[in-house]
Amino acid sequence: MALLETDSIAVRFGGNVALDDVSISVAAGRVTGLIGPNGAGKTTLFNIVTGLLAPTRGRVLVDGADITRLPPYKRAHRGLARTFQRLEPFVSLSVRDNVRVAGQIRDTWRRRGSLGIGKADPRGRGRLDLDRETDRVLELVGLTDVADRDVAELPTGQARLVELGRALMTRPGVLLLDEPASGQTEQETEAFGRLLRRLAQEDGIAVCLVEHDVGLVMDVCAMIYVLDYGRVIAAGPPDVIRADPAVIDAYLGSAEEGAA
Ligand SMILES: Nc1ncnc2c1ncn2[C@@H]1O[C@H](COP(=O)(O)OP(=O)(O)OP(=O)(O)O)[C@@H](O)[C@H]1O
Repeated sequence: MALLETDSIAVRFGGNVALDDVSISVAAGRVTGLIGPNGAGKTTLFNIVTGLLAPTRGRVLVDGADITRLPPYKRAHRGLARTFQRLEPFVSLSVRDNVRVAGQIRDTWRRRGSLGIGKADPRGRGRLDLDRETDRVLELVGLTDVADRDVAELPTGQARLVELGRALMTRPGVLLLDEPASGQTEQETEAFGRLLRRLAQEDGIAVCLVEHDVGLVMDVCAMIYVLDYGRVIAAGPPDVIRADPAVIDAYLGSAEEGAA
């Protein structure tokens, strides 16, 4: 089931076309990849989906409902969560408090009765036990051992997991990850791949992954969209994408050389 869809999205910055007729579908319970060269429009599409930018044309649908005109916070209430390419944790707080505070925010939404996707939270009622939930998420993302350290002390790879933990505290139905593996060691990336699969398969989250680590993308994604100059040039499972001459030409040739 497609939890997130973009329907013919176009974005123009002045005379530049950043996105042109982009339709993607992100299903619950699997990881969908969005790849392409620098400047292809991946982050711009995330900005459209989360409401930081308005499209020139097209629609964004969550669970079938048109959210194109909703402000970002209302989209978050409907179960959209995102991590950013540039990290912005609360550096003066511990890892635990960084994660916990996102749960506090969600708790406020719940008290105001403004949560949208009940499905993302099967319990759906009562006060979230914040401490227990924080511990669960820290364990899930593998940060229990460093929970009391200041985020500022963490290497980038682990700091990215803090961001993921914060996103998970909102119990998202749709999780958008913008280059989450950059700065991770090879070992961290392997564990991260397993975590992504688990979030999709066990928690039913619709994960959308923007990532330049092609190995990770091919490994975890059930479906991949390739953007080039703002257009979808290919869509399909990893085997199809890997063998697509247009994709090799536009991206994979250089990306895999770069990784070698
Ligand atoms: N606010 C903006 N104003 C003008 N042009 C922009 C703006 N944001 C993005 N662009 C342009 O839109 C295009 C798409 O950029 P975008 O950052 O979405 O690409 P990307 O695929 O995420 O690239 P990367 O892999 O380097 O992160 C680029 O040509 C970029 O210069």
